[in-house]
Amino acid sequence: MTDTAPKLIVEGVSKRFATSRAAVQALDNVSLDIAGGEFVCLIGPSGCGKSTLLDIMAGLTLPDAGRVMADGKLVQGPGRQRLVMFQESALFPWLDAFGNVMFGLKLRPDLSSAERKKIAEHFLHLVGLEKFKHAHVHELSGGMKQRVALARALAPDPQVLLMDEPFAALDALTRDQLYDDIQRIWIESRKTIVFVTHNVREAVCLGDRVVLMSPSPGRISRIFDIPLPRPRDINSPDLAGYTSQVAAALKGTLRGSVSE
Ligand SMILES: Nc1ncnc2c1ncn2[C@@H]1O[C@H](COP(=O)(O)OP(=O)(O)OP(=O)(O)O)[C@@H](O)[C@H]1O
Repeated sequence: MTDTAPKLIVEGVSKRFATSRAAVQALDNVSLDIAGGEFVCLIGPSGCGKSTLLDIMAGLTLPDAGRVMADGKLVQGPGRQRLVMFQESALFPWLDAFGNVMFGLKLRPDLSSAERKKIAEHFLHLVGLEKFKHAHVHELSGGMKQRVALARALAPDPQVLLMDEPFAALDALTRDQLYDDIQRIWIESRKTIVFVTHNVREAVCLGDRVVLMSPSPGRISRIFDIPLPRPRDINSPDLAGYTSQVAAALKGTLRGSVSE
């Protein structure tokens, strides 16, 4: 299901944050190869460096040591090929749904205005919001806002989508629908997705691999392959075996961090 060449290579990445109160080794010598078209979930206890790693992959934060290569090129800053979607949708409240997706397409000056409009309509349709094209942000539910944010991130056609707990603030029913949608979109578009979550079942449902991180300092402690067929249903009993394995390992990282 995936291309063979790594799309993203994280090589020996370390990052330390120093504030007036304390210094934190957020990441310590983290290495990870992510193949083109792969869906990778990052999981781990709070503060283990998941968001920092995602930000470094995006080029929003630079590492102190090590490097990230995307398609063989050193990541030195944000780029159109690696877009981030956050927990809060960060939509522009003065624009409607369509306007927000069109805003994302500013990253594609190579397209004509008519082409951009067509693409924005296509992605609003893809996330099931064609009827809400002209709804303003305050008129949309939390789930709808995240759908608009997803359409906005997908519309410029990035090769890599970096998602930081995008569904964490949503109710369970809306989340279940979005698990189906993100899998359908991923199967159709073959994007490379890196997805940060706290939710073990979510990670097992979505990931080809689940990368478990441990804190203090932030490191990769274990990687799980999840070779289940797709699309996967979050409520399916097939997920249970992997979920309990990952959950047990996650508990182990918590015990480890407490005793250190
Ligand atoms: N800009 C910053 N300045 C200072 N410390 C930071 C900064 N960003 C992150 N940290 C610290 O680095 C560590 C890793 O943070 P990070 O947000 O990457 O963890 P996380 O695994 O994503 O956590 P969570 O699951 O709670 O979102 C934490 O101890 C955090 O306090």
